[in-house]
Amino acid sequence: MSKPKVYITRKIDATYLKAYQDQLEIRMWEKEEEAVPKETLYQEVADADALFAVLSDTIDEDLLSQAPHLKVVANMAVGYDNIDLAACKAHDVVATNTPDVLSETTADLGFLLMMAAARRLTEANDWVKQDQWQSWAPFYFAGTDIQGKTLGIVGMGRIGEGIAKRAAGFDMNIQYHNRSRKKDAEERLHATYVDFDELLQTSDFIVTVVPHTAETDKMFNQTAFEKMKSSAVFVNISRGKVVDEEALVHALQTGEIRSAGLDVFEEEPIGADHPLVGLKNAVCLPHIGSASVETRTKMIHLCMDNIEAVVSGKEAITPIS
Ligand SMILES: NC(=O)C1=CN([C@@H]2O[C@H](COP(=O)(O)OP(=O)(O)OC[C@H]3O[C@@H](n4cnc5c(N)ncnc54)[C@H](O)[C@@H]3O)[C@@H](O)[C@H]2O)C=CC1
Ligand SMILES: O=C(O)C(=O)CO
Repeated sequence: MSKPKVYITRKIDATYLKAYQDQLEIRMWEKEEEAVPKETLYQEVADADALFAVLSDTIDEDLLSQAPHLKVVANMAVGYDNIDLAACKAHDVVATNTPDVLSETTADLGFLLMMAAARRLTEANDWVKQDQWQSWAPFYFAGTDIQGKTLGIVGMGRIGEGIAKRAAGFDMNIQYHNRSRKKDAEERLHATYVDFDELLQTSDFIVTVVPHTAETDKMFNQTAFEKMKSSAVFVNISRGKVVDEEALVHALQTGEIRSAGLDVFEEEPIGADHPLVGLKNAVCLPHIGSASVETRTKMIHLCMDNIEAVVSGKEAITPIS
């Protein structure tokens, strides 16, 4: 009997796939950083039983209509705004994601961005590397402290809770806004629920970690930035599209807010000519929230385990509900 066929849309080292090769016929796009061209992807899914996708792949009606045998799309991300779930349902395709395994690593990066933006880390690093350091001075690259400050978390989910846990260790006051109030988290994390406006107005640090949906699209717009303190540090580790980037650039340029730490952008990838890259008070990273070797390894295995489960007639481990 022939093995179920899996297509992987990015190069993954064979060592990660060894354990699956007896049960599955695995093909993949052989480039790590270059996206698979649409025509190639459409050809490859024509006889595939499973698709291992990354967050920049668009999984929509158009693609699914080219994939008559497809049973499962395993997205190597917890976010799934690249997947049309209604189209998956219509084609009887199970969609899976990678929750939990990346929460701590992504929370680490959120915290790192908070501190980098507060303490002007990249600016100071660039200065040394550009051979500009002459002598010690009392206030050069003086940033702002985080201890004793108020942190506002927008999206108190798995990763949001990870940020709150870390913030407690830095003696921050924690407040949050979430679609629904989470009383259990309030007790565990000593966090206070506030509405969105109050969070914007009273937080010294604001971290967003909501999914991108119709409701969260551009929720950080001009009005939101105007409500923030002029000393506020804004961090986005969720999706670029939850922010109106033009409004953010304006807020950073005019001193409406102090600084920003950004792992995600409206259209990715961005280049050196992007307006945010040119701003000293914006720390910009190339969407690496979950990028530790340990976590990426877990994400790959979870995708493959989901695929193996579904193609062998079992329930997916982490279906997107
Ligand atoms: N930068 C990166 O590399 C990464 C980014 N992410 C992003 O982070 C997001 C969150 O991941 P998790 O914490 O695992 O998800 P989660 O589902 O555990 O948490 C999301 C929280 O946001 C809340 N929420 C949803 N809509 C809201 C709204 N309109 N207003 C206020 N709160 C709202 C939900 O109630 C939930 O508590 C993902 O969807 C993904 O987009 C996740 C991992 C890595
Ligand atoms: O998991 C996600 O949603 C990411 O953005 C990358 O880990």
